[in-house]
Amino acid sequence: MKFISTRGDAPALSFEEVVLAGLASDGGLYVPELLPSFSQTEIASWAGLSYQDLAFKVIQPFVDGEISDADLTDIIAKAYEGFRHPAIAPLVQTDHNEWVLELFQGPTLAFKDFALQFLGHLLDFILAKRQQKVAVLGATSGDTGSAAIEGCRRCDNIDIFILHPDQRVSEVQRRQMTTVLADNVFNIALQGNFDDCQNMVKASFRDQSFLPDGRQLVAVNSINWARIMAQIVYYFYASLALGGPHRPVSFAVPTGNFGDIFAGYLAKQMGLPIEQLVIATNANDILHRCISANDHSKHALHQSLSPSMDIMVSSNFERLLFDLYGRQGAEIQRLMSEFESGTMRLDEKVLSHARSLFSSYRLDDADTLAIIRQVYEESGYLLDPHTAIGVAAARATRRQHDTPMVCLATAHPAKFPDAITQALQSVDGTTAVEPALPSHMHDLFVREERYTVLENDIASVHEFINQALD
Ligand SMILES: Cc1ncc(COP(=O)(O)O)c(C=O)c1O
Ligand SMILES: N[C@@H](CCOP(=O)(O)O)C(=O)O
Repeated sequence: MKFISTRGDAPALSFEEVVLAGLASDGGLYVPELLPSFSQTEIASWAGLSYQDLAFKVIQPFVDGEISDADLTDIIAKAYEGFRHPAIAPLVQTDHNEWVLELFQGPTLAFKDFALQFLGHLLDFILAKRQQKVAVLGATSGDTGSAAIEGCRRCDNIDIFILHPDQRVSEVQRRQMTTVLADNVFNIALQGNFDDCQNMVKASFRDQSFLPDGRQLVAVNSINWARIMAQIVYYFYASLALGGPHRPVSFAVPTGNFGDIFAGYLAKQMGLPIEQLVIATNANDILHRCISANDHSKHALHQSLSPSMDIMVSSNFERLLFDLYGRQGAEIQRLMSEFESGTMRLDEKVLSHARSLFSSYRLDDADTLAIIRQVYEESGYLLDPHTAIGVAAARATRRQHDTPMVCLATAHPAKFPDAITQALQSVDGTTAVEPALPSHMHDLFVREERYTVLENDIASVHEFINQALD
């Protein structure tokens, strides 16, 4: 199995190399040269497998023997042993043929744990074998940061640096990152927004000369192929639990960097019958505008009640465009340089192909609060603001009501108490329900915090990293 860059000008890499690479040297993202695919009979034979056993089936073809089956089994077992629910990704029914897939049962209460627990153990294994030390660098709008820190904090061969946009993540999200006081964990609050953090991470991957000798950067964002790969698994898991592959299933996915829904698209390409894939966005709606009106232009980033999706430049959209443009790296280079000036237009044929693959919908904050309240009143189920956007998008765009619709629950509501309070406040100002943090986080608000606020300037960030690694 080889991995190639979406921009066509970087060397092809093996599995272990791609896990350590992050961004390709030509600025593109790595994808498998050939996607593994499974027959319906093979997928059907996986019904009833545990999440871990299913993960092995889906992931093993990408690894392609570079890591032994026994070691891969061990990495997967360690990745999911800290989840609070034995099903790992339980399904909860919220309406007729409508389900929520709870992806927040991991240690940091967001879907990021699925890939980042796996990636942490995978890196630990690869780096120990190579006797190599790396610097992990990541950008977060709130959830990737804590999940990555949790995945890497115990790795002897990793120092981890996480940039979050100062004052733009929830207090729970910030404290989940900044109260980890391990010597190898460094939190930077950047005076900018998430796009600034992500731009800085990508620029740092392109030129790593600021690092001390012998160190290289490794990515924990979804530019790292291993992130996407691990997220494909739960599409298979949910489908099998609801009668797939004998019947199709649809998915609604709250979307920011396009990694999660891209994993769903890949599951479909790999043979899983998926009827509808719904892109659900908040007011930062570039992906919805692109699919519905061929308007892929950058607007100012809006600060919403679903902060983790406050993203304008969606990294993984490039991976989709690579497929839609017939895997021509030169076309992607052209489009991406067009987009650098603020906007890009898709060819009509490409657009209609994209529309056949994805539905899309946009929700503002007022409607996000309304759907949280509505679902709570209907079923007693409490949605976090990101998941709520997925549920509303599912209901608004659904075509076949006899096909199960699975809404990906990407975060636990306790991460966003302010939004929940606003949604469930009654006319007399009291709140019906306040979501509690799980017991392992009961003292989060009294733990000591450590982080450094830096201005939005790459030289300052590089100096900080360099000194920390000295
Ligand atoms: C809670 C939550 N929901 C949804 C998303 C969107 O996921 P993606 O960036 O993979 O599209 C994110 C982060 O991006 C998130 O943290
Ligand atoms: N929502 C994310 C943003 C980063 O996305 P990623 O999937 O590329 O890591 C976050 O919570 O940090």
